[in-house]
Amino acid sequence: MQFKDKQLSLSSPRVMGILNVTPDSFSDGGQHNARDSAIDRAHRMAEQGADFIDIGGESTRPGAADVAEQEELDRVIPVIEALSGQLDAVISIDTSKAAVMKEAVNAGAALINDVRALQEPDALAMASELNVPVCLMHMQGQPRSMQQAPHYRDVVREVNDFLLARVKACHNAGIKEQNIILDPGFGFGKALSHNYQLLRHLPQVAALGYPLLVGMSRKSMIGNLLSRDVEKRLAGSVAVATIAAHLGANIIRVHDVEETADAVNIVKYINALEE
Ligand SMILES: Nc1nc2[nH]c(S[C@@H](C(=O)O)c3ccccc3)nc2c(=O)[nH]1
Repeated sequence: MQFKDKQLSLSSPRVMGILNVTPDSFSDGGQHNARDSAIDRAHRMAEQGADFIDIGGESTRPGAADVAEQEELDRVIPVIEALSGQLDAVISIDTSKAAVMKEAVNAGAALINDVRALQEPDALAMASELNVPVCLMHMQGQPRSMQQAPHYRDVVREVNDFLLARVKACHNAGIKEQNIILDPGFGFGKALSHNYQLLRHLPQVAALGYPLLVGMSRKSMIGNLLSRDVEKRLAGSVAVATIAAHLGANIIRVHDVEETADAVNIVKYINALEE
């Protein structure tokens, strides 16, 4: 797959490191050292084996309030500018806003990661104009309310139907087929059982014929099943990442890059044996 001037094969599973540049993701105060620590973290994740660094300025935590456009720009653009050309990894922008997509790609991002699947105003046209790969993710409802009462008759079918409808919208907006990545959206409007049905039947989502991105790292689907607080979810996160990679996920979005890269390297070795 082509990410600006970097060709990256998705035939074996890749690791995407999460770089939250939201104020609530910094323990220490102050904007300046927050930016420096984000830049250091990005370099460290690339060194640990991340092929992508996903930079997000909007916390999509359930119940989170929307972030103003200028606030999101102020958070992410300086970090992308500081990292562009300095990393061996592809920079991804985690945003739903057309203006943030534009500024981020102009600053050096080569992948758009949109948890709202380009449904916000002007997002489809902007993604088409920017001509970079875009990840379309399924979400039932909005972050503020999505976890109140998630309900599906057949979660895999309904997620697949949504993703295909978004692919069609992308096609109608002039977005190239080879620029599309899909994501079932673990934790976004799903109860525990829905998340694990989607993981178990991931081959059915892969069967849609597009590269798959999955994000389960440290999420409540792990915490609730194992009764683990967020700082004790490493083993569970590596377990679900391994299962997803083995079932065909192409990009695994995680906080713990080094540990996940080890697990993915074992999956890659086994897959190579089968050939
Ligand atoms: N494509 C793609 N982008 C993503 N951005 C995020 S935010 C996530 C987190 O824990 O990082 C999150 C989810 C739910 C609540 C809080 C935080 N999750 C994904 C994902 O699953 N797929």
